[in-house]
Amino acid sequence: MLATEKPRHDLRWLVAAGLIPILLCLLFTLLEAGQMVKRQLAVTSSMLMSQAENISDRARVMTASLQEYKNHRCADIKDELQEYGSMHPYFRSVGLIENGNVICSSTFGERQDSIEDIIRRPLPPEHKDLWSLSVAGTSGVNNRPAVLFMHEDRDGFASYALVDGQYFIDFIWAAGMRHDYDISMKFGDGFAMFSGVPATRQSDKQWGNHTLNTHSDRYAITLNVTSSRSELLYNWRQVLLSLMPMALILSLLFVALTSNWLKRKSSFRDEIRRGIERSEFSVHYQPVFNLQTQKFSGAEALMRWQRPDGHWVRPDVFISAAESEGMIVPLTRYLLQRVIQDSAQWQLEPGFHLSVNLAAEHLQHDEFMSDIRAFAAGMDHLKPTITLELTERSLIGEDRMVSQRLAELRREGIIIAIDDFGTGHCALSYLQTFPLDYLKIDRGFVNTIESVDGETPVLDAIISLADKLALKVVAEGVENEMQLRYLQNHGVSFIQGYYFARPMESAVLSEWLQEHNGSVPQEPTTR
Ligand SMILES: Nc1nc2c(ncn2[C@@H]2O[C@@H]3COP(=O)(O)O[C@H]4[C@@H](O)[C@H](n5cnc6c(=O)[nH]c(N)nc65)O[C@@H]4COP(=O)(O)O[C@H]3[C@H]2O)c(=O)[nH]1
Repeated sequence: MLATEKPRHDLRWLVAAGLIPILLCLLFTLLEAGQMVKRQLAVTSSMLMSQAENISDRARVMTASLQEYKNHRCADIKDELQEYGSMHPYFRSVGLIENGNVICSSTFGERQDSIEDIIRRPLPPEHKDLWSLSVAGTSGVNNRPAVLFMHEDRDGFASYALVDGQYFIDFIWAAGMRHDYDISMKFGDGFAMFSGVPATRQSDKQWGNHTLNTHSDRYAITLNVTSSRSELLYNWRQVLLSLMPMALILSLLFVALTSNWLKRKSSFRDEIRRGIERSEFSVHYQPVFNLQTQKFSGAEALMRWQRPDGHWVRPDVFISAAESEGMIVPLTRYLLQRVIQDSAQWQLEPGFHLSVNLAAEHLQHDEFMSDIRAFAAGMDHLKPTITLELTERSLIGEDRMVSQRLAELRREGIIIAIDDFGTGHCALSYLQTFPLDYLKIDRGFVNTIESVDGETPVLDAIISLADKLALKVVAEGVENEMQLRYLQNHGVSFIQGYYFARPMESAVLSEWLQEHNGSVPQEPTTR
């Protein structure tokens, strides 16, 4: 049944249901795009680094070969040096150095220039035997970077190779162009060679930029690769295009499910309200047998709901719906009224225990006390002992107000029972804090009884706990004689279950009790 008016917060639920998959998709794809950019950066870095290491390997071999010319006169070796310099790729010049001065080079032959003059900067203060340094230019080619590779020995003799920086710039430029990366590479603490114009470089701190810094394991090479925001956005768009259709389908599905849920939710609320107005709810009563007096000394009131189409709604379904839809208090008030009406036809012994179930929310309600007192007043003509059955959940938090209310009602002769004991998830401390009289063992525990002489540790523990706390015990859901005997042997006095009686209509309760009290049935009833 459709709710006639759709509250505004229902619309919020629908909007949230529609947006959540889309927002999650946006977030997930953004994260995935970030990961893709990082993976691409790593691939590019590794490719560039191995290229740079490859050229460094060649320079190292070159400088090692030149070591054999130590103590040779330049005039004797300059042709060979020239051949080295021109026959091998990458090298701008190679040569030999003594005490910081170039004594022979492949380009100029014999000369006496200091190496610092050639690279136009001081040498690094500390260096190993084999080292390298990138420089902005050399005295011969001052507008193009170069990388100096040195192989020094302890006598002040060194061989060197100058690699033209254009090789490095070319391959970092090619890699950078493909992904719009900014790449810089430097050797030692030297000049950083860039893939583009330094002035146009993106700031590393900009949103969407990713930077990867790597160092070679074998050479003093530092590589810095920064991707731009546009790279991230490009990847994001690619992932979004593949995942967004699924997110849209999910979004529609969520909206449909939420709308369905809202319909059911609001229709349940309306239907319970209408059910109360149309008296669709009724009360059935399940007698409780007292093993000590061998009489049915009480009955539990259990709500029933029959829809106009004849369909019975299960109590656990409509009770929990009423609780979550804020309808449990009106529904319980209706039940209390119905019990008073039903009782007009009954004849009961004074003190007969009549128990009703109460929800946690009702205990907190402002009119709880007046509701119960009005019920007690309405039942006064039969002088029953009214029992309030509360679930463990009702007592969570050890609410002082609830405790005081229950204590007050007890003083007025009302009995408090804890229902479905052991099935809630709450601390046992409430057993001491709250004023209680009865403990009802859930039928789940009764079901664990396998033989009259067997052991059911949890059930036994519950019975002995109740005994220690001086609480009377009612066992629910007793269906056979074996369970009955077991409970009797363990000192349980009150038995409720199909073995004795199923919940019955009000019209038959009084007669049934008269018929059975005093002559307890030996066989289970078939009602
Ligand atoms: N298998 C089996 N079941 C047995 C046997 N003997 C009794 N029962 C069932 O066990 C349930 C006992 O009620 P409950 O533990 O208070 O559990 C109740 C109670 O928590 C709730 N409920 C019912 N009426 C009301 C009510 O008026 N107000 C509130 N707040 N809750 C109610 O719904 C639950 C289910 O009620 P029902 O379906 O009537 O189910 C009843 C009863 O029909 C047996 O031998 N075997």
